[in-house]
Amino acid sequence: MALSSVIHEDTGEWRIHENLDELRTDLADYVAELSESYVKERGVFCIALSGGSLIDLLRKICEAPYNKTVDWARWHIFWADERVVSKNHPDSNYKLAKDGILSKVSVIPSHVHSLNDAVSAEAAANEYEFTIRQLVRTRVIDVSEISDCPKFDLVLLGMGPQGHVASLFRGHNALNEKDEWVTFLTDSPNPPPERITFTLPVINSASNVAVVVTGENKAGAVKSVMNSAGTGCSLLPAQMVRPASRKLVWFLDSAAASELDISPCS
Ligand SMILES: O=C(O)[C@H](O)[C@@H](O)[C@H](O)[C@H](O)COP(=O)(O)O
Repeated sequence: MALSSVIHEDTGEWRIHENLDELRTDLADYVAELSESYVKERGVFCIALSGGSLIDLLRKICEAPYNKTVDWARWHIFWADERVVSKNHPDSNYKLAKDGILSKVSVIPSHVHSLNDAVSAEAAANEYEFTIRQLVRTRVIDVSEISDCPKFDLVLLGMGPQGHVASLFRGHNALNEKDEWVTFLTDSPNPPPERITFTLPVINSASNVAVVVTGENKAGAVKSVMNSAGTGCSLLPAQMVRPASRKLVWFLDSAAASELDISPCS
């Protein structure tokens, strides 16, 4: 049960949890419910993951009751961003998700859409976009009614202390990319330098977007996002996450929410 939940017209639903255990349960419930509803509606569930602490916070989904109730064979798994390193490198977001979650449940290996780690960042981004285009063509991935973008059922993001999401960093050109679905960086401000990432139009075309943020070092960025402080080029990447569906949920722990002015109402 979230300690406090607030719906904000512009910035989405904010769920603030007393501790990480409550956040983990709420996040697993949220993902399992979306999975059930999209499997019922479309026969598949297309979920895009990020790296970072998100994966550890999502691990409850591999435990009872979710491990038995989630229809894993219907999942198609993507990465909203990936580091261009080999798949067994400790920096790989694929490895993080595989070790933490995917190896513990019965997903179908051909439904796990990971980066080609044998080519350059540019080629890997192009190839990843091509894979997504094929799956949009066959309607495994839904398509947005208002843009030609893919409409993932759920994009799960983390947020860095400077407000970056996926591998979209403040002031970096990748943040302004409007034409590509997947772009690449060779100069990421955070290591490793080479990455691929969904662009903002793709993130904002998703049916559901959730951002999972914990820890006091993120409290300042969280406050800026909720207050919508900043305009134009001074916006944090996280402030630019505004899905057209308006289904945006923030999962916070009390430390990340410590600068917000929200009264608890459990
Ligand atoms: O590969 C990456 O770098 C991530 O996808 C990145 O966007 C991450 O989600 C944030 O940096 C938050 O990470 P933490 O939750 O670990 O702070």
